[in-house]
Amino acid sequence: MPSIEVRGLSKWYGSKKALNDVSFTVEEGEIVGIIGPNGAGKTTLIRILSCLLKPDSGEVRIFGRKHCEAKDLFALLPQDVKAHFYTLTPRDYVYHYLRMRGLSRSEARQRVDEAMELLGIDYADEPMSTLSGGMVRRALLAMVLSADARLYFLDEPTVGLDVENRLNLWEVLREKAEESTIVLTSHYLNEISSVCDRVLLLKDGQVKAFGRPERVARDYLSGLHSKIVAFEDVKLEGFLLKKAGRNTYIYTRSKREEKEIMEVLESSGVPFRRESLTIEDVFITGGLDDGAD
Ligand SMILES: Nc1ncnc2c1ncn2[C@@H]1O[C@H](COP(=O)(O)OP(=O)(O)OP(=O)(O)O)[C@@H](O)[C@H]1O
Repeated sequence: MPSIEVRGLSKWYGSKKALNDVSFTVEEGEIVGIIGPNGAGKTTLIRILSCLLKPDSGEVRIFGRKHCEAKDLFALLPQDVKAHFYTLTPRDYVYHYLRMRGLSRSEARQRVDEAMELLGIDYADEPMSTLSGGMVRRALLAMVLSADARLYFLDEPTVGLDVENRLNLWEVLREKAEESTIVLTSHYLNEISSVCDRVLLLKDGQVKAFGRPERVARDYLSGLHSKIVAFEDVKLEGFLLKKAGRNTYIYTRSKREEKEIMEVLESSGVPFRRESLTIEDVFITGGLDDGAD
């Protein structure tokens, strides 16, 4: 049985259509990443899936049940969740969360230790008011991931995490996916591609693609061959260039063009590196604007 079945979801905020006839199915044990530019509808979709927001039309089923009747099966980390109770500690948060989910005192106490270990939290007894933003975010992640749910919705779980904690989280999620389904959003497109089985690409509230990250990237970048990163400001007529700080990305359309560009850079003494195309390049090159539906 699929974990999530979504049929024809639409959502308006006043005259703004945030979701437009969204349909997809997520299989059990998958990690699905919802990606898309700012304002694409990712948070709106997660809020509807987790029953925080009502759609104007459409239907969501979670493990065959109407989603609002399946709240015991899923756990949610909202994008804007805050630690409002500053005198409580990470241990208190996880403990009370688990008690609210119906665990006994002793079960909850035991699960707290497991959750702290999972996220490498060595500040379980410090008041939230004394913790940094990233430390609070990790504590809230530990709380949600302690739920032992069949399905997790994680809206921007990596916000505020440093690179080490972010990579650790991806590993934790891969392990979690052995016994549960995970739907998450993130703007770290290359990282999300390496952790997710499939990505759902949203733009203007519509599903533009749903599939394996490499496949989605290939479909959208079919006219391009590779990316040359020049470590300087470079001007070349007739090529697709994008500035990236001090670097310039040069997109090539063929092996011949790649060779030509590398020869030009070499002869002018500009240091460079050739890179394969990734899903991030779909966004950088404006590939989504061309409407490759
Ligand atoms: N409460 C609201 N009232 C009015 N419009 C809203 C509201 N929430 C979202 N929107 C609009 O709906 C659209 C989708 O917003 P949403 O937050 O779902 O996008 P997102 O993909 O999560 O964006 P981001 O990457 O910036 O978090 C946007 O145009 C946004 O302005």
